[in-house]
Amino acid sequence: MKNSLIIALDFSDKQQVVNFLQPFKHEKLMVKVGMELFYAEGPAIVQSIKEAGHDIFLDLKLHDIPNTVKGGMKSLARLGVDMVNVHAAGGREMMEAALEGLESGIIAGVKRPYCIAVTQLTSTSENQMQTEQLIGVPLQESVLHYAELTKQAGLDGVVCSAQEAGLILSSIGKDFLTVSPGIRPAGNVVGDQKRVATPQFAREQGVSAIVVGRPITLAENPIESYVSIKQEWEGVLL
Ligand SMILES: O=C(O)c1cc(=O)[nH]c(=O)n1[C@@H]1O[C@H](COP(=O)(O)O)[C@@H](O)[C@H]1O
Repeated sequence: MKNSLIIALDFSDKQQVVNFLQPFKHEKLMVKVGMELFYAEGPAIVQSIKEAGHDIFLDLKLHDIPNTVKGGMKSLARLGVDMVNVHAAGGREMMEAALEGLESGIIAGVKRPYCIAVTQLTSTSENQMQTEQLIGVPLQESVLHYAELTKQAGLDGVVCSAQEAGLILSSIGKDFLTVSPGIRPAGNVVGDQKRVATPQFAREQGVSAIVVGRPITLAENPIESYVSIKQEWEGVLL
Protein backbone atom coordinates (compact mmCIF):
# COMPACT_ATOMS: atom_id res chain seq x y z
CA MET A 1 0.00 0.00 0.00
CA LYS A 2 2.78 2.41 0.96
CA ASN A 3 4.06 4.47 -2.00
CA SER A 4 1.33 3.24 -4.34
CA LEU A 5 0.02 5.15 -7.31
CA ILE A 6 -3.66 4.25 -7.55
CA ILE A 7 -5.32 4.83 -10.94
CA ALA A 8 -8.98 5.88 -10.67
CA LEU A 9 -10.91 3.89 -13.28
CA ASP A 10 -13.77 6.37 -13.58
CA PHE A 11 -15.27 4.71 -16.65
CA SER A 12 -18.89 3.90 -17.40
CA ASP A 13 -18.52 0.33 -18.69
CA LYS A 14 -16.28 -2.71 -18.77
CA GLN A 15 -15.18 -2.29 -22.38
CA GLN A 16 -13.59 1.06 -21.59
CA VAL A 17 -11.75 -0.55 -18.68
CA VAL A 18 -10.52 -3.41 -20.85
CA ASN A 19 -9.28 -0.95 -23.49
CA PHE A 20 -7.59 1.22 -20.89
CA LEU A 21 -5.86 -1.67 -19.10
CA GLN A 22 -4.73 -3.47 -22.27
CA PRO A 23 -1.39 -1.60 -22.60
CA PHE A 24 -0.70 -2.19 -18.88
CA LYS A 25 -1.05 -5.95 -19.15
CA HIS A 26 2.56 -6.63 -18.10
CA GLU A 27 2.38 -4.34 -15.09
CA LYS A 28 0.68 -5.01 -11.74
CA LEU A 29 -1.33 -1.90 -10.94
CA MET A 30 -3.40 -0.70 -8.04
CA VAL A 31 -6.66 0.64 -9.46
CA LYS A 32 -9.68 2.31 -7.95
CA VAL A 33 -13.19 1.20 -8.82
CA GLY A 34 -15.63 3.94 -7.92
CA MET A 35 -19.37 4.38 -8.01
CA GLU A 36 -19.70 5.07 -11.74
CA LEU A 37 -18.13 1.76 -12.77
CA PHE A 38 -19.43 -0.36 -9.88
CA TYR A 39 -23.03 0.82 -10.28
CA ALA A 40 -22.83 0.07 -14.02
CA GLU A 41 -21.11 -3.31 -13.92
CA GLY A 42 -21.61 -4.66 -10.40
CA PRO A 43 -19.31 -7.05 -8.53
CA ALA A 44 -18.31 -8.83 -11.78
CA ILE A 45 -16.04 -5.92 -12.69
CA VAL A 46 -14.07 -6.46 -9.48
CA GLN A 47 -13.64 -10.12 -10.34
CA SER A 48 -12.43 -9.41 -13.86
CA ILE A 49 -9.89 -6.78 -12.72
CA LYS A 50 -8.63 -9.19 -10.06
CA GLU A 51 -8.24 -11.90 -12.70
CA ALA A 52 -6.10 -9.46 -14.69
CA GLY A 53 -3.79 -9.41 -11.65
CA HIS A 54 -4.36 -5.89 -10.32
CA ASP A 55 -5.00 -4.73 -6.74
CA ILE A 56 -8.28 -2.91 -6.08
CA PHE A 57 -9.40 0.01 -3.95
CA LEU A 58 -13.20 -0.20 -4.00
CA ASP A 59 -14.24 3.40 -3.41
CA LEU A 60 -17.95 3.43 -2.54
CA LYS A 61 -17.67 5.92 0.35
CA LEU A 62 -20.24 4.34 2.64
CA HIS A 63 -22.15 6.84 4.82
CA ASP A 64 -25.34 5.62 6.54
CA ILE A 65 -26.55 4.44 9.94
CA PRO A 66 -24.12 2.02 11.64
CA ASN A 67 -26.25 -1.10 11.11
CA THR A 68 -26.61 -0.45 7.38
CA VAL A 69 -22.91 0.27 6.92
CA LYS A 70 -22.03 -2.88 8.86
CA GLY A 71 -24.19 -4.97 6.51
CA GLY A 72 -22.84 -3.18 3.44
CA MET A 73 -19.26 -3.84 4.48
CA LYS A 74 -20.03 -7.48 5.22
CA SER A 75 -21.19 -7.87 1.61
CA LEU A 76 -18.21 -5.94 0.20
CA ALA A 77 -15.75 -8.04 2.23
CA ARG A 78 -16.72 -11.10 0.18
CA LEU A 79 -15.44 -9.42 -3.01
CA GLY A 80 -11.84 -9.83 -1.87
CA VAL A 81 -10.72 -6.26 -2.61
CA ASP A 82 -7.66 -4.66 -1.02
CA MET A 83 -9.12 -1.41 0.30
CA VAL A 84 -12.56 0.13 0.98
CA ASN A 85 -13.72 3.44 2.41
CA VAL A 86 -16.41 5.31 4.35
CA HIS A 87 -17.12 8.97 5.13
CA ALA A 88 -15.69 9.98 8.52
CA ALA A 89 -18.67 12.36 8.81
CA GLY A 90 -20.78 9.24 9.47
CA GLY A 91 -19.22 9.22 12.95
CA ARG A 92 -17.18 6.96 15.18
CA GLU A 93 -19.93 4.43 15.81
CA MET A 94 -20.53 4.07 12.08
CA MET A 95 -16.83 3.58 11.40
CA GLU A 96 -16.57 0.93 14.12
CA ALA A 97 -19.58 -0.82 12.58
CA ALA A 98 -17.86 -0.70 9.16
CA LEU A 99 -14.88 -2.57 10.60
CA GLU A 100 -17.09 -5.12 12.35
CA GLY A 101 -18.94 -5.75 9.10
CA LEU A 102 -15.70 -6.21 7.17
CA GLU A 103 -14.27 -8.59 9.74
CA SER A 104 -17.42 -10.70 9.81
CA GLY A 105 -17.58 -10.90 6.00
CA ILE A 106 -14.03 -11.78 4.97
CA ILE A 107 -13.40 -15.16 3.46
CA ALA A 108 -11.44 -17.40 5.87
CA GLY A 109 -7.69 -17.00 5.47
CA VAL A 110 -7.99 -13.80 3.45
CA LYS A 111 -6.53 -10.56 4.86
CA ARG A 112 -9.07 -7.89 5.82
CA PRO A 113 -9.06 -5.05 3.28
CA TYR A 114 -7.67 -1.73 4.51
CA CYS A 115 -10.52 0.49 5.62
CA ILE A 116 -10.03 4.24 5.38
CA ALA A 117 -12.27 7.26 5.88
CA VAL A 118 -12.78 10.34 3.72
CA THR A 119 -12.16 13.50 5.79
CA GLN A 120 -13.11 16.52 3.67
CA LEU A 121 -13.44 15.78 -0.05
CA THR A 122 -10.64 17.30 -2.12
CA SER A 123 -13.35 19.07 -4.14
CA THR A 124 -14.32 21.07 -1.02
CA SER A 125 -12.71 24.46 -0.33
CA GLU A 126 -12.43 25.96 3.13
CA ASN A 127 -15.04 28.56 2.17
CA GLN A 128 -17.52 25.90 1.01
CA MET A 129 -16.97 23.86 4.16
CA GLN A 130 -17.61 26.85 6.39
CA THR A 131 -20.62 28.25 4.54
CA GLU A 132 -22.31 25.03 3.36
CA GLN A 133 -21.48 22.52 6.12
CA LEU A 134 -21.41 25.29 8.77
CA ILE A 135 -18.14 23.96 10.18
CA GLY A 136 -16.62 27.06 11.74
CA VAL A 137 -13.00 25.94 12.09
CA PRO A 138 -10.17 26.11 9.52
CA LEU A 139 -10.31 23.24 7.01
CA GLN A 140 -7.05 21.72 8.28
CA GLU A 141 -8.55 21.49 11.76
CA SER A 142 -11.66 19.73 10.46
CA VAL A 143 -9.55 17.26 8.48
CA LEU A 144 -7.31 16.56 11.48
CA HIS A 145 -10.34 16.11 13.73
CA TYR A 146 -11.85 13.56 11.32
CA ALA A 147 -8.48 11.79 11.09
CA GLU A 148 -8.28 11.50 14.89
CA LEU A 149 -11.86 10.18 15.03
CA THR A 150 -10.96 7.65 12.33
CA LYS A 151 -7.92 6.51 14.30
CA GLN A 152 -10.02 6.15 17.49
CA ALA A 153 -12.51 4.00 15.57
CA GLY A 154 -9.64 1.65 14.67
CA LEU A 155 -9.53 2.27 10.91
CA ASP A 156 -6.28 2.16 8.96
CA GLY A 157 -6.14 5.71 7.65
CA VAL A 158 -7.83 8.53 5.79
CA VAL A 159 -8.42 10.06 2.41
CA CYS A 160 -7.19 13.67 2.56
CA SER A 161 -5.49 16.12 0.25
CA ALA A 162 -1.69 16.16 0.23
CA GLN A 163 -1.98 19.62 1.80
CA GLU A 164 -3.12 18.08 5.11
CA ALA A 165 -1.08 14.86 5.05
CA GLY A 166 1.99 16.24 6.83
CA LEU A 167 -0.12 17.52 9.72
CA ILE A 168 -1.94 14.19 10.06
CA LEU A 169 1.24 12.11 9.96
CA SER A 170 3.03 14.26 12.54
CA SER A 171 0.03 14.20 14.85
CA ILE A 172 -1.19 10.59 14.47
CA GLY A 173 1.94 8.74 13.37
CA LYS A 174 3.59 7.36 10.28
CA ASP A 175 1.74 4.02 10.31
CA PHE A 176 -1.59 5.75 9.71
CA LEU A 177 -2.38 5.70 5.98
CA THR A 178 -2.89 8.96 4.11
CA VAL A 179 -4.37 8.41 0.65
CA SER A 180 -4.45 11.56 -1.45
CA PRO A 181 -6.52 12.33 -4.56
CA GLY A 182 -6.58 15.77 -6.18
CA ILE A 183 -3.18 15.06 -7.73
CA ARG A 184 -2.29 17.26 -10.69
CA PRO A 185 1.10 17.46 -12.38
CA ALA A 186 2.09 21.12 -12.90
CA GLY A 187 0.00 22.73 -15.64
CA ASN A 188 -2.68 19.98 -15.69
CA VAL A 189 -6.40 20.82 -15.78
CA VAL A 190 -7.72 21.07 -12.20
CA GLY A 191 -11.44 20.55 -13.04
CA ASP A 192 -13.71 20.15 -10.00
CA GLN A 193 -10.85 19.58 -7.53
CA LYS A 194 -10.08 22.38 -5.06
CA ARG A 195 -7.23 21.13 -2.86
CA VAL A 196 -4.73 19.91 -5.42
CA ALA A 197 -1.05 18.99 -5.25
CA THR A 198 1.67 17.72 -7.56
CA PRO A 199 3.00 14.16 -7.18
CA GLN A 200 6.29 15.64 -5.95
CA PHE A 201 4.56 17.69 -3.22
CA ALA A 202 2.61 14.58 -2.14
CA ARG A 203 5.87 12.63 -1.80
CA GLU A 204 7.51 15.44 0.16
CA GLN A 205 4.55 15.47 2.59
CA GLY A 206 4.92 11.74 3.25
CA VAL A 207 1.60 10.73 1.63
CA SER A 208 1.16 6.92 1.64
CA ALA A 209 -0.59 6.60 -1.72
CA ILE A 210 -1.78 8.98 -4.41
CA VAL A 211 -4.99 8.56 -6.42
CA VAL A 212 -4.85 9.80 -10.00
CA GLY A 213 -7.73 9.71 -12.45
CA ARG A 214 -8.18 12.14 -15.32
CA PRO A 215 -4.53 13.23 -15.67
CA ILE A 216 -3.92 9.61 -16.79
CA THR A 217 -7.27 8.33 -18.12
CA LEU A 218 -7.96 11.41 -20.28
CA ALA A 219 -4.35 11.86 -21.42
CA GLU A 220 -3.61 11.56 -25.12
CA ASN A 221 -1.10 8.85 -24.18
CA PRO A 222 -2.14 7.30 -20.84
CA ILE A 223 0.97 5.12 -20.55
CA GLU A 224 3.29 8.09 -21.02
CA SER A 225 1.32 10.11 -18.50
CA TYR A 226 1.31 7.20 -16.00
CA VAL A 227 5.08 6.75 -16.30
CA SER A 228 5.83 10.43 -15.90
CA ILE A 229 3.51 10.82 -12.86
CA LYS A 230 4.95 7.66 -11.32
CA GLN A 231 8.51 8.93 -11.78
CA GLU A 232 7.66 12.27 -10.18
CA TRP A 233 5.88 10.47 -7.32
CA GLU A 234 8.82 8.12 -6.75
CA GLY A 235 11.37 10.91 -7.02
CA VAL A 236 13.09 9.45 -10.06
CA LEU A 237 15.20 12.18 -11.67
CA LEU A 238 13.80 12.96 -15.10
O1 LIG B 1 -12.26 8.68 -2.04
C1 LIG B 1 -11.72 9.10 -3.09
O2 LIG B 1 -11.08 8.36 -3.80
C2 LIG B 1 -11.78 10.55 -3.36
C3 LIG B 1 -11.89 11.37 -2.25
C4 LIG B 1 -11.70 12.76 -2.38
O3 LIG B 1 -11.72 13.51 -1.39
N1 LIG B 1 -11.48 13.26 -3.64
C5 LIG B 1 -11.42 12.48 -4.75
O4 LIG B 1 -11.19 13.01 -5.83
N2 LIG B 1 -11.62 11.12 -4.63
C6 LIG B 1 -11.62 10.27 -5.85
O5 LIG B 1 -10.35 10.34 -6.48
C7 LIG B 1 -10.49 10.40 -7.90
C8 LIG B 1 -9.80 11.64 -8.42
O6 LIG B 1 -9.90 11.68 -9.81
P1 LIG B 1 -9.23 12.82 -10.69
O7 LIG B 1 -9.67 14.14 -10.14
O8 LIG B 1 -9.77 12.55 -12.06
O9 LIG B 1 -7.73 12.62 -10.58
C9 LIG B 1 -11.97 10.32 -8.22
O10 LIG B 1 -12.27 8.99 -8.58
C10 LIG B 1 -12.66 10.69 -6.91
O11 LIG B 1 -13.86 9.96 -6.72
